[in-house]
Amino acid sequence: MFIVDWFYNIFLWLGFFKKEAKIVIIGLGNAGKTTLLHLLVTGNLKTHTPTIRPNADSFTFGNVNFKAYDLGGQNNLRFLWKQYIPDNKTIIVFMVDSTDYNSIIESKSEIHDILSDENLGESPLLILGSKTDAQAHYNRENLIDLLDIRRFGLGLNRPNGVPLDLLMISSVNKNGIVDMLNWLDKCTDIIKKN
Ligand SMILES: Nc1nc2c(ncn2[C@@H]2O[C@H](COP(=O)(O)OP(=O)(O)OP(=O)(O)O)[C@@H](O)[C@H]2O)c(=O)[nH]1
Ligand SMILES: [Mg+2]
Repeated sequence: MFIVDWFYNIFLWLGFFKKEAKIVIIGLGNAGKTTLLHLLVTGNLKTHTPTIRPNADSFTFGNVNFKAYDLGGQNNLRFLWKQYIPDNKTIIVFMVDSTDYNSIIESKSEIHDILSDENLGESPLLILGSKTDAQAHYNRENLIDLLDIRRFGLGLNRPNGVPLDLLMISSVNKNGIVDMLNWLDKCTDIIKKN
């Protein structure tokens, strides 16, 4: 097995083939999910109408091909979230509008539901605090406290093997986007090993 892994990694490094990863972007309405996916796919910003039907798209970062699903965040569409997360090889990206207190508090309950769910709780979860370009936004530490997730322990290498983290991003000025992609890349390696 070691020798197989060794050859696999050498071929990856040489760029002969790419890693595959699936991510599902969820979160309340207006969090910035579609704006982010469109930016990752095209490199451009665009205004979007609220998502009703899920968007599927792909983008590449380094040697990872990401297949991404962007789901609507309005209340009556949230039942779809679970259907798009079939197994613990899917990375859940949960976006939270870091400028909107009420939406942060509502997100807290959705995030705790995911973490305590028998199946979803086994999937890697990256929470993104969005819109950091806006002058009035909660910073990472505030958001961790408001969402009450500090007690779960954050990081890629948690004792239970399931990555959980919170990163801050802005699609408008692109702050945090590369850190987010690096996190997803490392997470893909962890999923592969598990
Ligand atoms: N300031 C700022 N606004 C943003 C950013 N990203 C998105 N927005 C704005 O947030 C609003 C909602 O963006 P969407 O991407 O449509 O949000 P969504 O999460 O897909 O919403 P639903 O499809 O309804 O679930 C739009 O007015 C965007 O222009 C950002 O990084 N900074
Ligand atoms: Mg949308």
